Amino acid sequence: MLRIGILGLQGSVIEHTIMLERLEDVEPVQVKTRDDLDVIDGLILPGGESTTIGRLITDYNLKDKIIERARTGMPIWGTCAGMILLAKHIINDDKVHLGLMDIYVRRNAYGSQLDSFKTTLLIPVVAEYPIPLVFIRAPYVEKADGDAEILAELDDKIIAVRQSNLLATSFHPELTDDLSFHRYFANMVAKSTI
Ligand SMILES: NC(=O)CC[C@H](N)C(=O)O
Repeated sequence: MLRIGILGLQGSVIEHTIMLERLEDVEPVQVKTRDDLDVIDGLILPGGESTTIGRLITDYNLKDKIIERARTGMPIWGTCAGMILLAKHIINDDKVHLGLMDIYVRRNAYGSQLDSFKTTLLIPVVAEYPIPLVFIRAPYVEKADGDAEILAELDDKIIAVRQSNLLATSFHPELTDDLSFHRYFANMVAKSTI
């Protein structure tokens, strides 16, 4: 059984938990303490408000331990605000949170809440059919450096990136019915435990 944590401080925690419950061989674990970080094989940083989640990661004394687990190979997936938390560079903000991925992220890149939208896109590494994508005050990636690999682009904007054990998506698979991205991440976690 793979134990996949969801950082449970703010944001779409329940939605990710429900998606992971639908996968066989995965047990979702909500993560709030340093001890919780010891019992998981992978971690999801949910969408929400990156400034708030970033501050809570520090307040709950989780930051150095998340960074250490990432550096020793534990898969981490950030969705939306989670992508911002993973980035080494935030173009329109001074703050860097976990600073783990070689990506340059623009916050609220599609405009205000009113500019939130849904679409579908074929992302061949993830599914053989176009999957639904939900963007809510979403960031996108302006540049991916080093060995960061672009998984998906929409209208010439980078919206999904993988760098070794780290995965970042601008959109929210947990707010759709489609399990492809959760399955893709669970496979990353399964491979890292072999
Ligand atoms: N849906 C989301 O996670 C939005 C992210 C939010 N705009 C931020 O900058 O933190």
